[in-house]
Amino acid sequence: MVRFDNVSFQYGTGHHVLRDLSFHLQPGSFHFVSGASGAGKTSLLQLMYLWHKPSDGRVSLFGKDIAQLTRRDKTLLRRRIGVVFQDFRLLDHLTALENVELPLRVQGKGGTSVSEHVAELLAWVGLGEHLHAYPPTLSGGQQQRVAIARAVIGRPSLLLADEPTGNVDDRLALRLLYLFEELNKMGTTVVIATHSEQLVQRFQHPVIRLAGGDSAAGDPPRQRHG
Ligand SMILES: Nc1ncnc2c1ncn2[C@@H]1O[C@H](COP(=O)(O)OP(=O)(O)OP(=O)(O)O)[C@@H](O)[C@H]1O
Repeated sequence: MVRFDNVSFQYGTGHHVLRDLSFHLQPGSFHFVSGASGAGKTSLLQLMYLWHKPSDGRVSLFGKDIAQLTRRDKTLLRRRIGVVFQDFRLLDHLTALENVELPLRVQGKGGTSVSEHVAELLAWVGLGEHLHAYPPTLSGGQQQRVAIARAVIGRPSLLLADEPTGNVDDRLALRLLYLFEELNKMGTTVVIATHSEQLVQRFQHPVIRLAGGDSAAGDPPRQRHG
């Protein structure tokens, strides 16, 4: 599903954010990515979402070397990936419900049953009272949960989520993790970047531990992978 072979990455001529990183995420697996602020978690997820190319080494996604992909290939692959990045990218002129429905509408699905399903999901993430709210009227944490619902609604092959529990209390964080586990049970490969050692310990999924590229010179990134 996702394979990194001796991947290094730097922005321009800057320091190495990731250095000589290798792992293989099997289809249907669930991994956490952990590491201190600045260790490269977001950059790693962005590589998986085809925003960057590695400076060295090889990243393969769905069995394809990302350096070889055309723009059209990338668009097609991205349709199979659900993402929650830290800038939620919601459409401000659509309600929470409409934002989450959008990926399904793009797939030609719509109607009352779809709206009911979306409303149920939004209620599960604690937004049952805000179905018809527009993103600018929601808090950061609420907007993030709309983005999470939008990322999971279409049951993507791969889900990438960057600090998805960063803005919520412990109870909601657990609910969101249960949601990701349900999705994973239905076959989605899940990759969650988190600062929270508590969540990592509680859920017992394998962890890719980033120590930071150059900041960890001489100390290769520790990782467990399945
Ligand atoms: N667009 C960019 N251009 C240049 N350097 C960048 C860019 N984005 C991130 N960096 C640098 O890359 C390093 C890793 O950043 P990244 O955001 O991937 O880490 P992170 O582990 O996700 O951090 P955080 O937990 O604070 O979000 C940092 O030193 C950061 O300053």
